[in-house]
Amino acid sequence: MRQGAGLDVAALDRDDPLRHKREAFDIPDGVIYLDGNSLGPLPKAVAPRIAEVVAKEWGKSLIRGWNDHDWIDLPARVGGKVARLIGAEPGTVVATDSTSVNLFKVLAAALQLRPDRRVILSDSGNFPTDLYMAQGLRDLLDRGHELRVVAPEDVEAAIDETVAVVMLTEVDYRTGRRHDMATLTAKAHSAGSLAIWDLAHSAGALPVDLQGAGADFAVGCGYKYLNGGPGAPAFLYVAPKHQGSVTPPLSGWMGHAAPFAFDLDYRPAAGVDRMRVGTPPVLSLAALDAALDVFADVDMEAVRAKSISLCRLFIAEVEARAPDLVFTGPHDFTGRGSQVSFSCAYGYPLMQALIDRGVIGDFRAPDIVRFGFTPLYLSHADVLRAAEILGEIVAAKAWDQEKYHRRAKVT
Ligand SMILES: Cc1ncc(COP(=O)(O)O)c(C=O)c1O
Ligand SMILES: Nc1c(O)cccc1C(=O)C[C@H](N)C(=O)O
Repeated sequence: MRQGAGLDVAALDRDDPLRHKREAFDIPDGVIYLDGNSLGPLPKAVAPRIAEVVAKEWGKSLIRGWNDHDWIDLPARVGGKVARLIGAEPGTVVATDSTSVNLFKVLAAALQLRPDRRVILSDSGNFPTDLYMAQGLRDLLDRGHELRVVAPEDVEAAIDETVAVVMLTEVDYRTGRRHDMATLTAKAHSAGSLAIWDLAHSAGALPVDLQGAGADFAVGCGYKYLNGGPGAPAFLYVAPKHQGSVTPPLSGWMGHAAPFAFDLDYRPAAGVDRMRVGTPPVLSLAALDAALDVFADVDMEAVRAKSISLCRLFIAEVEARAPDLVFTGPHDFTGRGSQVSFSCAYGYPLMQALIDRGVIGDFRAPDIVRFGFTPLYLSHADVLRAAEILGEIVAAKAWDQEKYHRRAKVT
């Protein structure tokens, strides 16, 4: 019996209701993949789907594919599959553009719904692109908006009647800290503000209930826990109550009420479709569509339970084996997402040494080693083995080699 943190790892894996899901993924032999929070691995269904769309749909149907294969409505169909995972009402999600661009769109739309207010409230744990997009929009609007960035724990107290929009990422990409979406959204509404949630590190990782929380807008990535592939289309949510009133800031023809009427004037489509902009990337959407099918029979509560079990095991094992690594973020799992980070002075070379031994996580400046836990393809045995390898590298100082210090362009 392999023991990890006093647990019977084999029994945990034997009783795991999600264990069969690993077969849905192509993960190279010898790899323990702990970076699905940055780029999900390849679902086996994706390559044949892409091959079919290329050869049969594009190859044979040519331009007729837009109708014959209903390519034109792929953003809504794929969005519908995402909706189930994030507790969104039917017809409220589209798969389109990138998360950065979608954030710009929903932020601009939200600010227009609060024309008398000037503050965009966010926190210092937000992913930089969200803050950058808000800065760009603020400067473009040139109407005296302020981006107010507070510490994550100060967000609730900072929501007041000056705030137009509370713009937050639910799970912090570095610490794994998770905001209480329902509480903060309710606070925003009681102050007359709107709430935008970035679900990049939530969608597919844990149960999300946008409808229950009353969120106004949400965005998120298709390439992380949803496994849609590098640069996969992102998603965008607009709550039903705003769908008739939002003005899309990027008024492209695919968000027009009648794109093929070729009117000279813009008229927004009904519903969330108005947040579309240009021609959908059919091949990328097909990949994301196939990847989402892996979730069709998955209970997100089971994903959450296993994620917590995997994270707990890893934290305990790393803390026991590598005292130089300092766990970051809250210990209480109600306030955590599905990734675990440690700060470590030699975090960068340590991560390269781990990757060399097949344990793939990532490094976030200045000193964070980060590991994502994706219950669909990871076992407790994988997690224990990853911690063992980490312990061996630390004990032998195997990270202290010139090759591991060389910085890559993309980390
Ligand atoms: C919270 C968050 N938002 C947005 C992004 C990225 O958005 P994009 O896909 O536009 O690069 C990331 C990661 O890259 C992220 O972690
Ligand atoms: N989007 C990425 C990319 O194009 C290259 C490398 C990493 C990424 C990421 O997604 C980073 C990620 N958002 C993070 O949490 O750090």
